[in-house]
Amino acid sequence: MAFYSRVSGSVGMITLQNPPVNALSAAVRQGIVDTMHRALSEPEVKSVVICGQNGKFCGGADIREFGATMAGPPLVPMVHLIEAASKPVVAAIEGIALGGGLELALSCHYRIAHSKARLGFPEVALGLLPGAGGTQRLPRLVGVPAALDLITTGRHVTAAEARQLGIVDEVTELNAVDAAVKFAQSVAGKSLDARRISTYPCPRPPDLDAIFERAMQQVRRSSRGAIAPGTCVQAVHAAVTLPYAKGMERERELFSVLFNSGQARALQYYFFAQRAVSRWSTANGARWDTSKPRPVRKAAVIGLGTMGRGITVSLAQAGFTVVAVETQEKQLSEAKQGVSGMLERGAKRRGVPLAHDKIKYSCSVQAVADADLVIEAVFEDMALKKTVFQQLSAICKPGALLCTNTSGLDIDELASQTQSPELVVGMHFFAPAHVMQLLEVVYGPRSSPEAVATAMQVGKKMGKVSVAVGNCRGFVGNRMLKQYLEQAFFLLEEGATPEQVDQVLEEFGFAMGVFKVSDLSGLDVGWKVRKADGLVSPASTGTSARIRGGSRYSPLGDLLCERGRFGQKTGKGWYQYDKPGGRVAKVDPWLHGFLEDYRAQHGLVARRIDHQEVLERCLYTLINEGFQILQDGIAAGPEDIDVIYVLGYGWPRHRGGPMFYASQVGLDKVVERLEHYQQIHPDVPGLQPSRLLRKLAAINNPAIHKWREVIQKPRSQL
Ligand SMILES: CCCCCCCCCCCCC/C=C/C(=O)SCCNC(=O)CCNC(=O)[C@H](O)C(C)(C)COP(=O)(O)OP(=O)(O)OC[C@H]1O[C@@H](n2cnc3c(N)ncnc32)[C@H](O)[C@@H]1OP(=O)(O)O
Repeated sequence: MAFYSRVSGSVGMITLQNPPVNALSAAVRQGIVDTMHRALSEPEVKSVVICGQNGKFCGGADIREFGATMAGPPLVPMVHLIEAASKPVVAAIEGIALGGGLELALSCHYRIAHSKARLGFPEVALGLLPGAGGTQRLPRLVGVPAALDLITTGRHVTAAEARQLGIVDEVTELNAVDAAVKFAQSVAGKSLDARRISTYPCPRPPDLDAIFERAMQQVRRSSRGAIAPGTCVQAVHAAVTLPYAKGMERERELFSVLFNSGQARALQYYFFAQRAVSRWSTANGARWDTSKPRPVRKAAVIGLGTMGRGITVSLAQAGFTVVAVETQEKQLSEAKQGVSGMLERGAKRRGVPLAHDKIKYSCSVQAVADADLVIEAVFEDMALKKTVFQQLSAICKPGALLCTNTSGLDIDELASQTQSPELVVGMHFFAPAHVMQLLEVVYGPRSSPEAVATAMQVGKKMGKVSVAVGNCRGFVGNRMLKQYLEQAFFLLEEGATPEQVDQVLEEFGFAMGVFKVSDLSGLDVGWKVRKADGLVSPASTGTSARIRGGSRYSPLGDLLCERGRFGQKTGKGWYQYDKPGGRVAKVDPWLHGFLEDYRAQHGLVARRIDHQEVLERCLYTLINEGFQILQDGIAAGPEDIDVIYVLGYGWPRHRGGPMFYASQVGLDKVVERLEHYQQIHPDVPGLQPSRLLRKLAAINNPAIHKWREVIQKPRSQL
């Protein structure tokens, strides 16, 4: 709602009241319309201030209403009512003015912002455009290039930048509402003719066509199939080429296309999914709201390779005191230099003070003795990690949380090396650890709720989106990835090429196809894991080389590694590069010959594989494993999996994540296609639809937010 009060006798004050962000729900819109009429009808009121309760102006349209039938007064007539008012209306912007909130502010005649406020049009991230006049008013106010930048990227600007751009009239360090009231008094009775943005002519720079062409190219490059950014450009184009009223019609038309699109639904689902993962629960009944994190002031990192350095930087930037340990002098000195460079670049980019003094380096593991939390980041080798955990258990102070940065090793096995297994959790960071937003917090059967809560909170302070997952080989992300990779290898055996598979996945929206990613991260990484799992047998010929444990296996990756083709770092992998470390993947005729020889050797006849088959086999097996993970209680809900895949594995955000995508395709269709492929490839267990997938498909494809009701909770182990 919005409530009305009178301040200093002559100022009508409208306060938006809809915690936590004063979103423009039907009740708030109704409140604004009613109170505006009241303010305009009271003769004593000479000017009006609109503000938000609890230091937040407005977070925009209420996204939760988008899924339901729209009720209440629409936004567009509401902003027209404000702009057309005969008394000056001043927006007092504290905290945030985002989306519809900024559109509301732009309909006011003046805007006063607090210096800490952030303003922006983030609709594009929800698959929409600023559809309450934002695409028509902003270019009239700040010019076309700046409007295109803000609307197509969705970036938030500070009050200072907003002042510079001309979005706000004044910035104050003091109370913005008080400042707005004073301002409102000072402009009472003044003409509003020059204050209604919709009446401004839209500036037409001479190189207009080139500006729009560049903007389109830019969004095509960065949007990877998302339709909203390009549609935003079209809407701004209408502001320049059409009179205001016609431009508004065009904005509405374009908004309607986006609003009804599957991409908008996916992006809005993802918005809430990313927030839902913080309300974590574990298979044995621990929960975010009943588990108290321990205070962590001092953290330690053991092992300063690439991951350890990224984690150290991230901890220091988050304000933790860090002890960084590398036992080899030479590596320690290299790591110091590496970390300093990363901190300097980070400080420059983000305009924050350097965090060098937060870090103490040491060659001795003893230095971690008084840390509240230790993150082990040594090589991915169980024996080595076990030794480190035995040492930590002896050295660390009682109650210290012991974490391992592993991408898939057994947390419980490591916990069993310590005297306090309840204090052991996994913290699976993604490379580069100081950049990537995702953190899998892995709990073992013995991890205490307090330990999980502490790791989740430390992750949050590091700026990560932390997702709590159970302990199993590969956790959530890498366990699902295994199926995806396996299908990609099988497709090569059957006649596809790496570039064909990659093209299909890139057209789907992945930034890079599976083989390009494999070349980037190094083929040797998976080879080591397969060796440790006893899958890489000595070279042999015949069918047996393609079977492990009774199931189909493709040794293609192993064979490339045996030839020293580790990907970009060696200049050759699934593609060729101009030199070791080269970045530009080129089709490699050698690899095509190698695949032909391989097929001939194993009696495989290449066939034409179409786009649909590549997509279905790679994605549906990955999704199927996701259902298995839900069934096993490793992830608490589909949102956890989707957030992991979008933030950690480059799943296109506008497709919501693999589980949301499955819900859109239709679970019955996913089952039907998996069964189809399973009949052809009965030796591939990953094609067997999981029980949970079948169950959900059989009850008529329920909406994704209903899945949790069907997922059987495993027996409590607490
Ligand atoms: C059929 C055809 C129809 C055609 C019709 C045409 C005409 C229609 C015209 C309509 C035009 C509408 C145009 C306007 C669109 C919009 O305004 S879309 C919304 C734009 N705003 C945003 O995208 C802001 C989103 N929010 C955030 O970025 C952040 O939440 C924040 C505001 C910066 C605060 O961040 P933080 O402090 O970190 O808190 P969070 O945890 O993120 O959020 C706290 C809770 O608040 C919920 N929430 C936030 N914003 C909204 C919102 N806008 N609506 C609803 N709920 C919101 C958030 O979900 C959190 O709650 P939980 O999920 O319960 O944790």
